[in-house]
Amino acid sequence: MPSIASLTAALAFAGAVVANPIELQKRKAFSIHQEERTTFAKNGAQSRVNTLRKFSKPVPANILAAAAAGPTGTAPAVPGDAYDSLYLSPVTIGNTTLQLDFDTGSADLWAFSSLQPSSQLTGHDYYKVDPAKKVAGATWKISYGDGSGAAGTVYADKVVVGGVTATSQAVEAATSVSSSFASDRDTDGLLGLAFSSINTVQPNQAKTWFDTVHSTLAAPVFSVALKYHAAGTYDFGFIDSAKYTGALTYVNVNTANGFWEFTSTGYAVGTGTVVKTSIDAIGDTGTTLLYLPTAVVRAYYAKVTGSSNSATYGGYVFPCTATLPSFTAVIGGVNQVVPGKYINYAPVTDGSSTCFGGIQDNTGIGFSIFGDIFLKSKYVVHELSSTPRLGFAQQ
Ligand SMILES: O=C(c1ccc(-c2ccco2)nc1O)N(Cc1ccccn1)C1CC1
Repeated sequence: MPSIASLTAALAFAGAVVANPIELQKRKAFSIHQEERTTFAKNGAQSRVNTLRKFSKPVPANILAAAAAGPTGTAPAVPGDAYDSLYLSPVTIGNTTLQLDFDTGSADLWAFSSLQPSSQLTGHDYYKVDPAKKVAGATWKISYGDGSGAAGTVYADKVVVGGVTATSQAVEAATSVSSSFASDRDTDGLLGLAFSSINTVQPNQAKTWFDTVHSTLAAPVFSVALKYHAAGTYDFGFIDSAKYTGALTYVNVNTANGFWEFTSTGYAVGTGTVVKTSIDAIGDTGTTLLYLPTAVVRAYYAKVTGSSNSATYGGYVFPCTATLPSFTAVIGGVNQVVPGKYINYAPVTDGSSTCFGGIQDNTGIGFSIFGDIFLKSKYVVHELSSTPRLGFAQQ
């Protein structure tokens, strides 16, 4: 995991806005090989129905209902460092379990692999490619907003997330990764959860894991509960009403750019009144911070004593002792509040008394990005219905 110092230096170098500066951040005898014929999810409830029936036992209605509904699953989302710079989730690819960064801002499932120089694999779990599973002629290459990136070739293999199996999922094996990924020994790759329309595999675009399995799930949804300095979850195929308070409220998604893109209709700083303004934004679990329009960011830090937009550190900073106002975004007509405490991202360098803001300027990106700083106070339902929607509720 890169130090804050190296990242702030990168930020300073980057000058303007970079996404997710730490995601970088953003992986004898004989045996009979049984090949499963389906390419979609397993159904735990159905297995229980089959077993009960095998022994002529009655099948409880709730199990029968769950079986008919289709599979569901839950994967943990564990902070990759003390500042929630990224979250990692276990994914089994073939016979190896890797720690991947689930990223609703991209659509490639890629992993560190046996195709890389062994020096890049120290400390990593990695995908051991099976030449028999190679997708002939397929390559991939992705560049992220923070300047990081990776490239490689493609294999079709079993991918299990939260107990839900895609038996023949495009797995993008890295042959090379950028320096920030090479130096991050915790992240073994990314699992993209944006729309497959921005997947980078060529000549034939690949599907995301969720795109592969969604039609077999109990419901075509996944729900994200990232947490502040604690492990959260990704729920697949269902909405867990125990994970939020109040009502879920929805906003339609524009999928034209391949993102979970929506419009926020206003904002407020602390206890101030709502300013009505249209903010084009995406939800992005793979981006650490909350990137907003210049005017909004200025209005926010005007209420933070001792804050400044630092060229040295490449963004707004303030005394770590500052009491930060909350930030409210109006989404689907509902005020979604981020507690002020969540907007202190991290000291600019370990031990510093100057802290880097969780809210930063979106200049150079082209839209706002509601990354982890925003998401970690919400339960966010991503619904792949005929008109895709995002649902928000307070955790
Ligand atoms: O990092 C990415 C990002 C993700 C995926 C892709 C991509 C290229 C090709 C397919 O996907 N390109 C990105 O750049 N951010 C955040 C960001 C922050 C700052 C500037 C640009 N972006 C995408 C989600 C918005």
